[in-house]
Amino acid sequence: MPPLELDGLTKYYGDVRGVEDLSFAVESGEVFGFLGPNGAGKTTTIRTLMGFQSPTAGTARVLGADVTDAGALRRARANVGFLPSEPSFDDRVSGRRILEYHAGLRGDVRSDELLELFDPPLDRDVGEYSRGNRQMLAIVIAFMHDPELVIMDEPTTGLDPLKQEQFHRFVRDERERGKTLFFSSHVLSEVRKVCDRVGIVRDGRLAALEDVEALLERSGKTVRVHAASPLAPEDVTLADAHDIEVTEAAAEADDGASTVSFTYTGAYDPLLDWLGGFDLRDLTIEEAPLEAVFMRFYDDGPDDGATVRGPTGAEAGESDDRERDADGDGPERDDHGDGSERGGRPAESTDA
Ligand SMILES: Nc1ncnc2c1ncn2[C@@H]1O[C@H](COP(=O)(O)OP(=O)(O)OP(=O)(O)O)[C@@H](O)[C@H]1O
Repeated sequence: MPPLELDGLTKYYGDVRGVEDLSFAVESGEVFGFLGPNGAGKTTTIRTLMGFQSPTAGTARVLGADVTDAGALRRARANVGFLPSEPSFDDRVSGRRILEYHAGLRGDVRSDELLELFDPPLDRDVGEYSRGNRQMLAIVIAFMHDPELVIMDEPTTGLDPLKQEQFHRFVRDERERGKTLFFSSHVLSEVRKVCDRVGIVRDGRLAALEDVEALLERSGKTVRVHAASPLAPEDVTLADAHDIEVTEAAAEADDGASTVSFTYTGAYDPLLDWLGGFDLRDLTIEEAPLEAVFMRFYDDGPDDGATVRGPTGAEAGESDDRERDADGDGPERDDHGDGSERGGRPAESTDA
């Protein structure tokens, strides 16, 4: 049984589509990256998997528990770690007390080890924490009971580059230990570093599901050539160059220099041969930005997106009970919820 299984998972907020018809499974011991641009549906998926909101249609199972079966999901949660998109805590309490609280809920078998990697100032009140310190505390909480499966919503948000690197190493180590990790990101380079497989969500739908290696092969590089001579788009004679753009024309420069950029999906040798024909002043070759990957491979035209009807007859303004609860008089939010910051979304709780 795969630790995570989505089958036609669909979530509408009234008439607004969060995600539609997502079907895929995350296998045991896999690091799975869930990629997508802003508003694609990553957080919606994760919140639905965690049981904070009910699907409008379709099903999902977390460690075998149907996400609509609150009792089964609660039992499964003993073996699931969760890192919300915007960890929020009771600001008047120290990090140490928050850890103790979570240790009481699900156990603590490795916080000492985790705190050597991610080290928020535990004796200070969380209200004084920087965004990065909050994130580190949330990471420790997600992993301290050594769960089999960890679900994370953009886990490196707020971490400085060194801590991000630390986190990536940690994820690789967890994979070696046989853990299953599912996390959302909009950073292709992060996914490339640590993931085995990637699902790309776009406008609420699964646009691709593939091995990271295969995705990278298809995504190509962004090449920017600053040459001493005038360059025009037709000078880029490479078969695998796309989206060619002259970003600084010779006419604009005093000295006849020019700059041309393009996405390149071919082999290096022809590129190097071609570059050899110019007097180069500067050259950058970098990973194509995620947006370019989307445009290149997954852009199937304008989407009518957020205004389509609900697939199972959900009417405008209708929302499920748990959302109404969480918005108002429902279960109390704990100190590791996900904020109300995001447009009045219901709070997430690690204990739902
Ligand atoms: N509580 C809500 N009420 C109404 N619409 C919502 C709600 N939450 C999300 N949406 C909508 O659902 C769609 C998917 O949003 P979601 O937050 O899941 O995307 P995301 O991929 O996580 O984006 P980001 O990278 O910006 O976090 C968007 O159109 C968003 O406006």
